[in-house]
Amino acid sequence: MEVSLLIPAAGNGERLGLGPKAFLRVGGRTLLEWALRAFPGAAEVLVALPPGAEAPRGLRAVFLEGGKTRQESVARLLEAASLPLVLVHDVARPFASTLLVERVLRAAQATGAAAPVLPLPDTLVRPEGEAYGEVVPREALRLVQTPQGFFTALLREAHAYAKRRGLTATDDAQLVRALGYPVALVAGERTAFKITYPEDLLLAEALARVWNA
Ligand SMILES: Nc1ccn([C@@H]2O[C@H](COP(=O)(O)OP(=O)(O)OP(=O)(O)O)[C@@H](O)[C@H]2O)c(=O)n1
Ligand SMILES: C[C@](O)(CO)[C@H](O)COP(=O)(O)O
Repeated sequence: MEVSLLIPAAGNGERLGLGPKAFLRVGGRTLLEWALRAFPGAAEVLVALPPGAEAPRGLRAVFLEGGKTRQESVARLLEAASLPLVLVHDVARPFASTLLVERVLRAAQATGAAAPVLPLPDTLVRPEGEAYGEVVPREALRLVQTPQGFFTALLREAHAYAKRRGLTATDDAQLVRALGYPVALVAGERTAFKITYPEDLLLAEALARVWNA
């Protein structure tokens, strides 16, 4: 795969409360090791770690110091990328499948920018103070996942544009869209969920048993 894989892994995992997620072990592997398993063919792997973190040994990756935000961490990784296509994937999503990666990659190669999304399974409401408020139609909404794929030059331009304008974003697709470039949507997968809260670890341990089997 002639693609640079960028793994922002420099977060502190504050909502989880167990330190940086890259080093957290689930089913005998770190989340970083799990995240890398979905991209066996990536020609280049760049990982942003929290400042001062020791780079793990034995992994085929180049480690950089991340920034204060995910956006900054990705911007640093992008500077170091040397291939024309990049995949950006959260270390916090250890169970993306190779099928999902291939879907995103194909769409990114064809269009320049692609992101996986899922429909919402629950009712959505805008609370009125402490009370149940207006229901937001969920049919029109999607949950956004990673990996997201881009032409490297396009994502660099989007990050530079955001920096000039002072835009902040929680993912890369929205920066590309802010630049005025369309981002293709592909089907995400529920198992590529983001480990964010302590309860998510229970599901992660269960999935690790299946993935390890
Ligand atoms: N300064 C930062 C902040 C986040 N990330 C990465 O962005 C992804 C999504 O972030 P999140 O799930 O929010 O992880 P944390 O920032 O670690 O969690 P929290 O927000 O609870 O602190 C993670 O892979 C995280 O490591 C990063 O590279 N650099
Ligand atoms: C990139 C992301 O995982 C897409 O859903 C998400 O935006 C990361 O958000 P976080 O608040 O940094 O966890």
